Amino acid sequence: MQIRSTTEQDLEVFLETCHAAFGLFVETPVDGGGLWWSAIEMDRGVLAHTADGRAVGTAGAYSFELTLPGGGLAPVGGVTAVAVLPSHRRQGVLTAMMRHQLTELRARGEAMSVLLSSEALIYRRFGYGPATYTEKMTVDRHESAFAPARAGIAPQPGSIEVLRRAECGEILNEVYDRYRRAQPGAVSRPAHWWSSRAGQAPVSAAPRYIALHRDADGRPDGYASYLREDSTLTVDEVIALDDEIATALTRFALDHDLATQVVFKHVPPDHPLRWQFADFRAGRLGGQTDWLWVRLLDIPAALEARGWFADGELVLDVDDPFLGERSRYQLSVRDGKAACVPTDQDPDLSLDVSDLGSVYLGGTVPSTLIRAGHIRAHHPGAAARADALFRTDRQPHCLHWF
Ligand SMILES: CC(=O)SCCNC(=O)CCNC(=O)[C@H](O)C(C)(C)COP(=O)(O)OP(=O)(O)OC[C@H]1O[C@@H](n2cnc3c(N)ncnc32)[C@H](O)[C@@H]1OP(=O)(O)O
Repeated sequence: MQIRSTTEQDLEVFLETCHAAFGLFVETPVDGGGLWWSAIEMDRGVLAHTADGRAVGTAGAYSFELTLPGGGLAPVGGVTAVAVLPSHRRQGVLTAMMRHQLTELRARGEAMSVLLSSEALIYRRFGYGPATYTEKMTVDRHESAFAPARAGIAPQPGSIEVLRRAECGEILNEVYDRYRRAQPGAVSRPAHWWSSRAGQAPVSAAPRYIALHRDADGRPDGYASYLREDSTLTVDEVIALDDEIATALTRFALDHDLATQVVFKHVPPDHPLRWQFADFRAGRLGGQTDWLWVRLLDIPAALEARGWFADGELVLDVDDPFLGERSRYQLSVRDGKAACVPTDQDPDLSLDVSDLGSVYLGGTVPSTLIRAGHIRAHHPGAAARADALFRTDRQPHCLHWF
């Protein structure tokens, strides 16, 4: 088996192999566009070949920026198009591609990589841990009356206009970009995403309407992309620069005539919507799932890059069995900034690199993984200290599908 990096010349064989491995038959994967992998970056791909030159496996990565707790931005590889032909599975092809890809990602100086996992059993062995979560909320319109906001804050004036995706030009790109810079766990959307897919459902090419929100001066500051099919209005994403704008767009969707129910496809776990309804049970949550998985490649750089919200110290003993590394670090936080240096002090916690990925963005508290028997706390106070240190000011959320 030969594993190699790809170039532009490999685009066709890469896409054909990837589609075949997923069982998705596409007559002309390159020219046909449409499908998401057509936007793949071929200077970041990996191909696996048999000895006779046949391509049997693919792995790609998009160049994203990930928003960290505290608002820092980190360049990350968004791993995608991971696939091995059904005829060649369970022979170590993916393992070899992951080793090649992680080495390449490190060589680019990226402190971490991220992915969405098609099946939850695949990636932990390679050092990835689930780090953000998302849910679907279904609301029956007849139950969706809002309670009066008890804090008594008057809504900001603004307006909403219905547009077709094609009428939006660069507006959505700009609004999304401002939103994602303030939302930990969100990733950037490169320009080619907007030209090929934005405002569409992940796989279907069905067009969406855009409810565009503007502030009192007419500046766009939020949007919802949606479509009604029969009695269901599906809202793919609500992108808003603050909670009031999100509420205005949510109310707009819930006011849509001829829909008996509204499905919000991506609701963060800490979303205030349920609290806004007069009937707390009006929003039915379902489809809870992990979304972004994080893999730390340079632990000190990653820990020093994010913002911190409590002073403190922890000694972390981190095991990275896939890359054959074991390191101990002292993490010291003062005034929102961390220093992370090698140490030989006794550890507070021993953990796998995938567990560190899970707690890194603040979407999973360390004590949950201690209680699950994954992270080992070496003394009784370690769990509370770790929870206090890794706590963030805002839950991470990602709704970008790649
Ligand atoms: C970010 C993304 O792109 S997510 C998309 C992932 N791709 C897909 O879902 C497409 C369909 N599936 C596939 O193409 C393949 O099954 C892959 C890529 C998931 C796995 O490729 P393989 O070459 O079979 O993996 P490989 O042989 O290296 O397996 C390594 C280990 O992971 C395990 N493993 C691999 N895939 C799975 C899985 N889906 N479920 C459970 N275990 C798995 C193997 O059993 C093996 O375990 P072992 O070391 O204890 O024997």
